[in-house]
Amino acid sequence: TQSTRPQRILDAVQKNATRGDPRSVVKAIDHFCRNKEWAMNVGDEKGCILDSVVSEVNPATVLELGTYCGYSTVRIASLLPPHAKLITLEFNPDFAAIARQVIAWAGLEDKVQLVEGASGDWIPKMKEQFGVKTFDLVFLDHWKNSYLPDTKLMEECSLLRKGSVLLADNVICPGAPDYLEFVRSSPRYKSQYFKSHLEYTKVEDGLEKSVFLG
Ligand SMILES: C[C@H](C[C@H]1O[C@@H](n2cnc3c(N)ncnc32)[C@H](O)[C@@H]1O)NC(=O)c1cc(-c2ccc(F)cc2)cc(O)c1O
Ligand SMILES: [Mg+2]
Repeated sequence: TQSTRPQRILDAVQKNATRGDPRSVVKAIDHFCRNKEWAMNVGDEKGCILDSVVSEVNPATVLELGTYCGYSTVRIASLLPPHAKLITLEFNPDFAAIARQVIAWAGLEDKVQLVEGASGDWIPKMKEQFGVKTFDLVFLDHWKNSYLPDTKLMEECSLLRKGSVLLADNVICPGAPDYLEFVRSSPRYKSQYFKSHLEYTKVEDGLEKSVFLG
């Protein structure tokens, strides 16, 4: 049967990365996507910015919207302090199945809870289902036109506290103009743009870091 791109990414990980070594998993995916097939992982250039924000926030609770194959899940989880938790939402079951195996290969299952489903359905259930009070860090990397409604939903569900950090991928390409306008003009956020490039290309893209002021 014809394999899918996520399956070929998993193959590249299982062939080239060392079990239990998250950095080798990240390296194997980046090598595959740079030399064989482009894929929509946050990538190595924006990934370094992601790493620096995760290290600065040192979060106990992280929410990732849009797991895809688990590349950024592995990057984030590998930097978390002990007992910290990352919940990642992915609504495509095929992608979720691949991501579970990528996360397992990295040996990070204990830090990651992958939830199969849509952010809009699960955000309101975070407290009752996972005992989450608030998120210290949210990585937005799902449908770009869901960034804004889901941010408003997280506010409504009191999942953000003074100092919570939102980090959004692709604010230039493919772009999230309504989200950018909102976080840059709202008095309740302190926003900062990190200029970079679309993963594995020379096209401009960037990450927007927005601190919720409460
Ligand atoms: C949206 C995808 C990422 C994943 O998100 C899941 N998803 C969605 N909506 C929800 C939800 N509401 N709840 C849970 N999961 C959800 C989905 O199934 C994908 O697996 N990401 C992108 O489309 C994406 C695209 C590009 C890109 C850039 C230039 C091009 F020419 C072509 C593509 C770059 C990127 O860096 C991306 O991140
Ligand atoms: Mg992205």
